[in-house]
Amino acid sequence: MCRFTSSEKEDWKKLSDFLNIALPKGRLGEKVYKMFEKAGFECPSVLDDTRKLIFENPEKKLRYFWVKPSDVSIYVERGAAAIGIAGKDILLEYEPDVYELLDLNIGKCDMCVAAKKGFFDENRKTLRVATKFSNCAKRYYSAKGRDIDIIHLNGSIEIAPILGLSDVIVDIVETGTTLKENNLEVIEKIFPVSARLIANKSSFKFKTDMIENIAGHLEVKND
Ligand SMILES: Nc1ncnc2c1ncn2[C@@H]1O[C@H](COP(=O)(O)OP(=O)(O)OP(=O)(O)O)[C@@H](O)[C@H]1O
Ligand SMILES: O=P(O)(O)OC[C@H]1O[C@H](OP(=O)(O)OP(=O)(O)O)[C@H](O)[C@@H]1O
Repeated sequence: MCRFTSSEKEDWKKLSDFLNIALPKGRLGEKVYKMFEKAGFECPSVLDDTRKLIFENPEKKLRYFWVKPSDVSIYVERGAAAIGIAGKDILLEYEPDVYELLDLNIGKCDMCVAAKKGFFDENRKTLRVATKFSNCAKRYYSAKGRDIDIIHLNGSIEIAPILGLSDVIVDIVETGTTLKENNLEVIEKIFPVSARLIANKSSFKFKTDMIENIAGHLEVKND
């Protein structure tokens, strides 16, 4: 028979009692945490300037942790986090098996096709598409019946057409400044993006009240 020490039992109880929340590091993170704080789900140490990644509020039984934005849906899908915040771009790219509970109406931008100013797709040869969002790009061009060659990059996508690595890019555009400063322009908008509250399916089943309580208190600002 498997026996646990009382301290192991305590650790396990604490792990399962707490609601794990995956926050996206970077441009979205602080805004998202502040929405949670305003809604009464605070954990002030989250914003400390340290290298710590996990933070707890024992009274409210909340455990926040910082992960790369593109990893949030992995933590949530696999249950390491009960809830998390991910951009619609990430959800459409990785199609995780999670519940999408709420559009937070922040982190707004568009997924676009862009190219060097004056570029015209004559549709005569395979179109070279540089992107971080390979699945979104493949789906988009497949629906149009356009033959493409995907060049998967991890950042600074705008450089690809300038150096002749690709004909077009599929990337996020917010203000348009990055495109403008690199002499590129939007050719087509593919879909709008904003941050979404997502939940693990079984966590939602077992912690429905707690998760719905959070979702119901987040103050989503309309445009
Ligand atoms: N320029 C932008 N304006 C507004 N929202 C953006 C912009 N770029 C990205 N986003 C949104 O914010 C999310 C996080 O973007 P951020 O740039 O912080 O991460 P990233 O560098 O793309 O992530 P990773 O490090 O995992 O590649 C994106 O998934 C998207 O939903
Ligand atoms: O329209 P804008 O307001 O200029 O924003 C768009 C830029 O923001 C994102 O880049 P990010 O800063 O995340 O850098 P990276 O993708 O190159 O890593 C995106 O990939 C664009 O490059």
